[in-house]
Amino acid sequence: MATIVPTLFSFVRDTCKGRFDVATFEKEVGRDFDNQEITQAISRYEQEAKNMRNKDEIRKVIQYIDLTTLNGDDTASKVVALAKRAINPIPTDPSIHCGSVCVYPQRIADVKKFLKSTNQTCHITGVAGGFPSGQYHLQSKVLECELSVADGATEIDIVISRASALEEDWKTVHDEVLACKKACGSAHLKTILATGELKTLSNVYKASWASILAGSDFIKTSTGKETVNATLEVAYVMCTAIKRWYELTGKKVGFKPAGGIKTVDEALGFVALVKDILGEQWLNPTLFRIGASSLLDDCLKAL
Ligand SMILES: O=C[C@H](O)COP(=O)(O)O
Repeated sequence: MATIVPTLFSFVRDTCKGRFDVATFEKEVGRDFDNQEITQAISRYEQEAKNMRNKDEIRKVIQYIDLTTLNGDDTASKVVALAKRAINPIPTDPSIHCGSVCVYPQRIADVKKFLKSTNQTCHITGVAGGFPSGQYHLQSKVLECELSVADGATEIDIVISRASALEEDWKTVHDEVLACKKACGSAHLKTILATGELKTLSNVYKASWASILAGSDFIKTSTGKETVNATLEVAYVMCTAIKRWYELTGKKVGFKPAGGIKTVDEALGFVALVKDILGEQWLNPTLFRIGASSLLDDCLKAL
């Protein structure tokens, strides 16, 4: 594990005041990861997932889910049906509900209208900020965040600029997230790293730090649209960054693996990892979500 050097404290303080120093960022958060250590940890999490498989854990998994539809043919009736499912995912147990319903910006108002007309509550996550590619002007990313919040989103999932990350322009990655954070106001910001496109674990770690330093409430692995989405390997690296941040500041940033998580066993692997690296205190929907469009089906089958 890397040692936290004392200057990291002043770097964090300065960055929180809006001064992002590129050289210090590279020096303080640049590090390599021991692949063998990660592989061994992953084997433990996969084994632990098998041990954890019981109805209580599956009910908890359902409550972590951001129940998602992100398709070109999403309509008002489709997202309303999804919201109904998120509010009452287990028909026989009205006490359980999903973390949120997650939709494209143009569908947020449909969900909000339904919740208002039926006097029900449910977090609405809107993907914004040029989701999923991030290849848009910053002005349109910011406007998309503002419009999504105005339409009723309580949580916003943005994507980082992978182009800037791959060009090692971490200041731009940081500054864009910061601008979106401001645009979100009181809505929670989840920042998607799109780890499958970042090429190295070192980049995943730096992208985690750039996003956390910019004020993200959560960091999220993937959009679900990359070729490689959530893996335990990138989750290990991202949770290591969250842990370091907590050790330095006492502030808790949430973690959201998303994309390609379809089975109870896969979901429990992430639960085991979070429990090991961040501890039980992270295992609740305010700090842990799973973004998934089909995981709920497998959970219900297993109950
Ligand atoms: O943020 C959530 C993801 O887009 C969902 O991905 P999925 O459809 O592979 O479950």
